[in-house]
Amino acid sequence: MSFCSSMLMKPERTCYEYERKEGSQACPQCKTRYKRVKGSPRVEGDEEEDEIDDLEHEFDYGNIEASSFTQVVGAMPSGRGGHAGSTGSATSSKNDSSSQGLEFPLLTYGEEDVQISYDQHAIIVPPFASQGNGIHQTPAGHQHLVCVHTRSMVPEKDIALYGYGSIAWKERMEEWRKRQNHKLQVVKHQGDNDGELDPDLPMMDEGRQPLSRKLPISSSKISPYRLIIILRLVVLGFFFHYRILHPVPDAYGLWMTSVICEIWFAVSWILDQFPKWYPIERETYLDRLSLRYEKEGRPSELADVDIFVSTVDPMKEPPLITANTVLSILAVDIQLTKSCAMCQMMVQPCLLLKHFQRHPNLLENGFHSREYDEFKVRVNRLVAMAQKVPEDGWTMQDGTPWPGNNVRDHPGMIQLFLGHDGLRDVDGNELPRLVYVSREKRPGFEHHKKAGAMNALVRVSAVLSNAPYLLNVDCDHYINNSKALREAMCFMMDPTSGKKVCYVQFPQRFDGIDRHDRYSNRNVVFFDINMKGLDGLQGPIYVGTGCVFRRQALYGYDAPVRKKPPSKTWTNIASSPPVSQEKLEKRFGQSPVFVASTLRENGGIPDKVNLTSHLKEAMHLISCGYEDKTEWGKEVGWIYGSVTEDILTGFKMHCHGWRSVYCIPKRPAFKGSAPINLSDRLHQVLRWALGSVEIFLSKHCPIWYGYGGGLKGLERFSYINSVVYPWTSIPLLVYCTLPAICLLTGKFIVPEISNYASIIFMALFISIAATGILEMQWGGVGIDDWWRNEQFWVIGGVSSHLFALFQGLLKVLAGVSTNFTVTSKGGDDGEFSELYVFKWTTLLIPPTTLLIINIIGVVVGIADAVNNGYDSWGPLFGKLFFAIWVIMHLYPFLKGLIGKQDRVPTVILIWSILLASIMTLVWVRVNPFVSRDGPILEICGLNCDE
Ligand SMILES: O=c1ccn([C@@H]2O[C@H](COP(=O)(O)OP(=O)(O)O[C@H]3O[C@H](CO)[C@@H](O)[C@H](O)[C@H]3O)[C@@H](O)[C@H]2O)c(=O)[nH]1
Ligand SMILES: [Mn+2]
Repeated sequence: MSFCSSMLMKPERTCYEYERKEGSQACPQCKTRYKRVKGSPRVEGDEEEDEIDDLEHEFDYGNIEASSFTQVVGAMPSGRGGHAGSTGSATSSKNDSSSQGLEFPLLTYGEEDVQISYDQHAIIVPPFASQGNGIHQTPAGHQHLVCVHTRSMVPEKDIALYGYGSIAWKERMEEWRKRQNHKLQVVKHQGDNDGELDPDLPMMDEGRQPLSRKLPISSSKISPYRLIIILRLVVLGFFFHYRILHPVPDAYGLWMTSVICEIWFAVSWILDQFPKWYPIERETYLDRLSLRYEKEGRPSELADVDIFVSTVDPMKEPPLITANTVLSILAVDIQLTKSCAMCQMMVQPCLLLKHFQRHPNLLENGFHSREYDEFKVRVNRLVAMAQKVPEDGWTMQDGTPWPGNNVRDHPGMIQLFLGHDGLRDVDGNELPRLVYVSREKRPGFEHHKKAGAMNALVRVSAVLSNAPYLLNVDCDHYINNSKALREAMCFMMDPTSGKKVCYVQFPQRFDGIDRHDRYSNRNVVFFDINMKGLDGLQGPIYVGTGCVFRRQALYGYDAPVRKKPPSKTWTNIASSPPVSQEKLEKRFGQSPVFVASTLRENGGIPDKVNLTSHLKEAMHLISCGYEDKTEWGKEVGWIYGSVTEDILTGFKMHCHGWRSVYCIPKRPAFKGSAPINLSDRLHQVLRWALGSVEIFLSKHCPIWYGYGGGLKGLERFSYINSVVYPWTSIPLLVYCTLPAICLLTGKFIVPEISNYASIIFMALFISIAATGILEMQWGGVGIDDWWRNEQFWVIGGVSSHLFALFQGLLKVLAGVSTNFTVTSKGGDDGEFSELYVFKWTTLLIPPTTLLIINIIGVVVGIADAVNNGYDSWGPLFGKLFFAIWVIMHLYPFLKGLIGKQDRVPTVILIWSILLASIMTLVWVRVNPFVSRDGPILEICGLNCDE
């Protein structure tokens, strides 16, 4: 099979077409512009011809050597960690491949085998991909995938997959280069003909230039923005000056309450605003990366990357979705070893599925689609089968019971799937190694949810592959751009600035969200505005997925510093100052092999390692007592203590002086799914806010923690903002009830408005709008996204954030703990049916009540004004405006409540109407805000005499 033609097979056409039409319009690798030269045949046309025969053979691994399947299932004692009793047993069975490829029998469920077959790129993790964390690894230069199984996490089951991918390749690169040069010449030649020479042609001396560049936002956009911020600050000064000096005599309470809320809003605005003062964007040069690290005739010097995938609950996280993510990871490598314009191929498993459902004609002659469909059917059949657990639990192929049957109480499990024992593909390249690892779980041992799973993976990968970089993704977060790892390397491996980079965070992008993104699932404002702002300071916060880490940074070390300011030499992080073995074992736990691995600054494992003994060590590393009395989760690895492990983990690194980088490739690097129905979304936001409250109340609270370290001032602001925002729910809730109260009582939060006051109010309003608009401009965010974000800020604020606050306080003060509610990842049942799914939740009560009282307020207010004639319209205007502002923000919520079928569950209606009427009644009776002199009945605004 010829190399270059393989990039032109059908599946790549879609990618190619994308790149040509919507993408960069150039070959993503060599930057050569695709163009159609007048009079000459289309380049693609030419290529189309030799693609044909390859179509049949692309995934023909018929020549793969027979390989073995190793399975290690060890039972660790439930006692404290330590080697004693480590009885990991290794079984190995030969399984000859058929001419069609390899099939690895894994476990038996009744009659059916769960298997991995490489020929179809199918990976099924037993049983139905639900109970493991996985690992996969191979020696340098190739890709590995490891699964680490961490059962019995909340709520029931839990797995994480971990893969190890190398982005290095050798001979193929050379071949590609040759072809590339040839192509370039052709293009150049054609270019000469019509007088345009592509300026992006790679030049050899480019290999010495920086691998990326900061692109500050143009001053025409940023200067007015900053000016407006300053103006807004000044206006705010005048505003408070007026507000504080002008109480409302007949509604003192109302006035006081509103001013307190406004002060809080101003403070939280400042916390949110100033970290956006220096936004930047970045540009990477993948070709320079290649020129620098993939020198002709020499082995590639690009570093290896370990890839972790976490998944917990097979019901909420369908195995097919996890499998797709793993496929996309495998495809990165396949991509990389086959190179050039194939960057979209990796998308296939996931995208194929979706695209094919929408455009059935694509299915017609796609080799992939048939393969993929079979794969999908197989996975789903397994899932269906696995719904019914046999009476005695699952059994292994040899008839012994599967050790993982009890999700809360089981030994650690590690399974090597692929990529060892000399397994090679037709071209003699090593195949990816796939390992599935499941942490030991025992009752009484805290497993620390995802953070615990990640730490187990960090350790297991350290003894099996020890790549210097790690990528972690959620199970639903597939790789959508095969160059993602290379993008990250442009920062990590940059010779001048790379050493200080602890992680490269990619934005989260999503599939399957309703067109209007009703509940602001995409978080565009956060990912395109706030994060760019942080990137200009000390770097984006870590968001839990789509993030490439430097392994050394996860070990809790301070960032290196330049030895002398202009010098190019850096302090050696791991071994300076030299630390004793004891100290290291206190920090990292009792594993000499692991400790030794941490000292290898460039990663990798010693050449001659005994796989079996390392697997035994890995079993020890995933035992549930291993972390006792160590720094894991405190100073090392993913940090424990909050359901939003991500914020804490990134925060600790920034405190150690590291910088992170935000990378937004044109083609999204990763894509995930988000809950699109209201209740799931509110629960997700609840969990995030709960995590923030936990951090706020912990020793890691960024208001107090980490002074004198490496954390920069404005970066701290942003972390403070990310943990205090749930508190804003209280003033927000109060503020949203005010308009209703005002309308019902006829009082207002401001005294009769003077001209001066109205000018200030207008100015404030305009400055708020202007900052928003200018922000949208430099961030490239549309007004609709911005507005959804504003709306959801209010909706989430008065529901999820509020509940999170109470739950968090309960948890910290009274020890009442809450579970991590995993977000359901819908299959692709299309048509956003999920959007209309309605699940009753207490979270819905406050916003529903707010809606009702404000609507009542508006009705009462207008009725009153109609009764009282023209004069009463003037004062009413402010109140109406205020109430409508609230209703407008809650509008998507109202839509969600009503749903598609126009039915609001009666429970909610009854509760809310009850609450609203009680409040209204109580209001009329005991009105604390209104002075008692006036006749009470007048207050309600209705003319009761008639
Ligand atoms: O006990 C648990 C709970 C979750 N997970 C995994 O964590 C990931 C995220 O869970 P999900 O329910 O999808 O939460 P989201 O709110 O969608 O996730 C965002 O927020 C989380 C923090 O709350 C981060 O961990 C995620 O990376 C980030 O995408 C998934 O892969 C899960 O399998 C575990 O491994 N163990
Ligand atoms: Mn998710």
